[in-house]
Amino acid sequence: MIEAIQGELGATIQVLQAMQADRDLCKRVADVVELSVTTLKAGNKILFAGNGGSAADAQHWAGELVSRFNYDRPGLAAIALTTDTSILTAISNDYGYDYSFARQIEALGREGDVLFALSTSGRSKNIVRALAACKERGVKTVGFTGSTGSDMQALCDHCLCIPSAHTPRIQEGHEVLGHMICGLIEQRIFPKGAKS
Ligand SMILES: O=C(CO)[C@@H](O)[C@H](O)[C@H](O)[C@H](O)COP(=O)(O)O
Ligand SMILES: [Zn+2]
Repeated sequence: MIEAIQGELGATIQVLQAMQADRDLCKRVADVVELSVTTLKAGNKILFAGNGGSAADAQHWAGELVSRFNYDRPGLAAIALTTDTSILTAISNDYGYDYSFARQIEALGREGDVLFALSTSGRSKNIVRALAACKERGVKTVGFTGSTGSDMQALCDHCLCIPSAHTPRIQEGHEVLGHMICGLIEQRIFPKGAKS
């Protein structure tokens, strides 16, 4: 059992080390931070979508921006499209689950906004439809996926691919990037110590 646990930790560390060594991935993370800062400073918002564990990430990261991350500062405009069960059940019941995020993009997405779309497989239909809806409305897109998510890469303005094909490992990589991105956005918009 102890060996199995150490093996699991080793697998997670391996993915994180591969991410650290990948300068292209780090550059893309920096680009996503720049895009997010520009978006929020212009008075636009960041939307988040994902299924299952990625839905949890979506609402987790929106919470970091709206509330606070490392320190107190004014709230930042972010909405998770995963949280309103009346909206989600109505869309799914009336139009089908594949439209659960696209319909919300249609209703809430404005030109200049950004969608952070999480899918470990890169193939979830409601995510793919949401990305298409963004394209139609001038909403920029950031995909979070894994090494098998190349379908998604073609649909996004920026795509952050975790170098693993195993869903839990990919989710762990996403979680590390999500925290990092939220922290860097906070730091860039409200430099610590500066008056807001
Ligand atoms: O958390 C996990 C697995 O770790 C699951 O809930 C997982 O997120 C769900 O199976 C999702 O439906 C997978 O969707 P996706 O990441 O491929 O878009
Ligand atoms: Zn999970």
